[in-house]
Amino acid sequence: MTDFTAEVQGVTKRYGETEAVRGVDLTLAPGECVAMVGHNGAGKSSLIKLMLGLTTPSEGRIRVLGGDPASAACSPIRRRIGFLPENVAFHPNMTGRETLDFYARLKGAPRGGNDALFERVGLEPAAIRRRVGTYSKGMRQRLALAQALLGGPRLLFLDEPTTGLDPALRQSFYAIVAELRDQGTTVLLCSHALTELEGQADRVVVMNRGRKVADGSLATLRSLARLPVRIRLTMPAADIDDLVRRVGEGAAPTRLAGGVVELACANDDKVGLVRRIACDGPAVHDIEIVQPSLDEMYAHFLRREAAE
Ligand SMILES: Nc1ncnc2c1ncn2[C@@H]1O[C@H](COP(=O)(O)OP(=O)(O)OP(=O)(O)O)[C@@H](O)[C@H]1O
Repeated sequence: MTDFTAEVQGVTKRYGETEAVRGVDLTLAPGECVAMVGHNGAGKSSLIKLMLGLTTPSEGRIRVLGGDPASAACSPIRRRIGFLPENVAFHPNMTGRETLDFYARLKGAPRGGNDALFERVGLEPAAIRRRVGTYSKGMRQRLALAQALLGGPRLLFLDEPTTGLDPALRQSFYAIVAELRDQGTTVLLCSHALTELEGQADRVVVMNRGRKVADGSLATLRSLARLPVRIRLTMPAADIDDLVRRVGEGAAPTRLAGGVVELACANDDKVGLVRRIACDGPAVHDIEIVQPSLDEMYAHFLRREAAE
């Protein structure tokens, strides 16, 4: 019995000439929320399909919840996996309730829990009685999430779950993800909306042209990338020249709008630099430390991969 919810070992997936996934190793632990990021065609969906058992690896080995997800003997395992695909197509003439009942039958999940699922994803009783063809994008996505949660999955794949959702709905989506994770569900979530993943994911996996090029917590990736931290100072415009002279060109001072000057330094140097500015510098009204964003780290790992 393995400790991991999913284990991908040396997996390659070829479609004819195309290597969609190339030599990927990946583990997912119980109660972990992992974000998988990468450009269009990086291999994210292919990797999810392999872990769902919808396709089989050309090379390598996959274990999910202790078994081979593609083997016929593993259908009880597949029932404990939830999947929210990137493009959800429901039958427009079925109501929300009929749709969820249909998927519950397909999955062999008891339908008795459907009302609780509707409530959990925030679909009102009046909406459940309506035909799905009349749903807004947000309502369809809530229904899609309810479908993915049927049977209480231990492993949940969410492919671009928040695309097209308004900020409030995105937040409620991530609140549900956090709740599931706290209950021990493993969540793998793919997204291009990198900024919204910050604070949601325990780990980030970066994919590039089928390869895994980075894997770690945001803090780990930050220290690996060694990208500069930016320090933004709001101060009187008259004092900016003096500050720039004192900190030197090494801190790459940049003037921004509204009397803000931005400095850049290595993460290890930021406390010393702030101390110097605060102790013997001009009056600073406000100070903001901006860590490299996930977008910047993503771009960094792609550049590094291209250089290699
Ligand atoms: N069934 C298939 N037959 C042939 N090629 C495929 C198939 N599925 C995926 N591919 C190819 O494999 C590569 C990886 O595709 P994949 O859908 O896994 O990428 P992705 O990272 O999920 O992209 P996106 O962010 O656009 O969804 C692409 O070049 C794609 O064209």
